[in-house]
Amino acid sequence: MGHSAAVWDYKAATEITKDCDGFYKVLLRNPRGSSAKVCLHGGQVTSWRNEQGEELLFTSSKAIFKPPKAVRGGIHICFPQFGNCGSLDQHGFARSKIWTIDDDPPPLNPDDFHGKSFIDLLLKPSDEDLKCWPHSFENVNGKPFSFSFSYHTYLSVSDISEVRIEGLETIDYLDNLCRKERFTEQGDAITFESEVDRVYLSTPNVVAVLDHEKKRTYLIRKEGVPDVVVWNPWEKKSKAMVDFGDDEYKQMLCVDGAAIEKPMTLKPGEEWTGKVELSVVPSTFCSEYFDVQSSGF
Ligand SMILES: O=P(O)(O)OC[C@H]1O[C@@H](O)[C@H](O)[C@@H](O)[C@@H]1O
Repeated sequence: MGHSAAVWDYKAATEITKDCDGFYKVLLRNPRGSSAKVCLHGGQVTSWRNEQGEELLFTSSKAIFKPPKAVRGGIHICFPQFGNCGSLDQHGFARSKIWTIDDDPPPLNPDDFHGKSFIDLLLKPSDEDLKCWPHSFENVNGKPFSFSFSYHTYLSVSDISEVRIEGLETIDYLDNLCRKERFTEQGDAITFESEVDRVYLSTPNVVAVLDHEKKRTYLIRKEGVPDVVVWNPWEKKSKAMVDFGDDEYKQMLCVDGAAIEKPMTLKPGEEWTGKVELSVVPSTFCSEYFDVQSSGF
């Protein structure tokens, strides 16, 4: 299974560092000043900074940097299971494994990657993984298998009460707080006043998260991942999480591109690609967000 991350407009300079938390990370820098970090533990994206050096992904101040647990924040790769719907640990095992750098990645489409810095990470199943989930990801000779997937993305926001999501109006969702019952979102943008844990189904391919106080808008463009998870634990659940500060729910919002409702099935030799592209623009541009060119990774 492969996973790649890219930063706009940078001529192929990446740097592998052992960070202060002891994890090997790949730093991707852009000459205009933006950067991203990807950690080999979990294939997790742990940082994304804009040209002003502001961190755009949330990481908890209480995060525990102790494998195999995923670090609370950044972007987790949830595979081959989302949540607890299956026999595996919550959100599957991909986020708790050590990924490797693919030194010989498949050729890229030059139009997609021209002038960008990128890294390709690989996860290969170990014998131990095959015992609890008996499918080789490369699936050359195996049997068909199904999986769900999510880019579990912790966005950093100024204040959750100042945030709204556009693009999910009138979409059906499964409410994880009501035994996955199906509801339909109303016509207004989504705002936050209490715990939210929902899977929006077959959504449009662009969703915007507007941070009113910061006057900035995250754009989430996705392909191959039909669903969108929206999660904020709010006060009570925050207090119950050991690796999360009591008030930190105010500074984060998870919005994940995901494939959950209809698990993906691959026959031997078939491939699946899921893609999420994150960018950030000043909110003054948000009315044009479907075709704005912005800085991102
Ligand atoms: O604590 P975890 O395993 O990282 O999961 C955090 C949350 O992740 C969200 O994606 C789920 O919808 C929530 O139900 C879950 O609580």
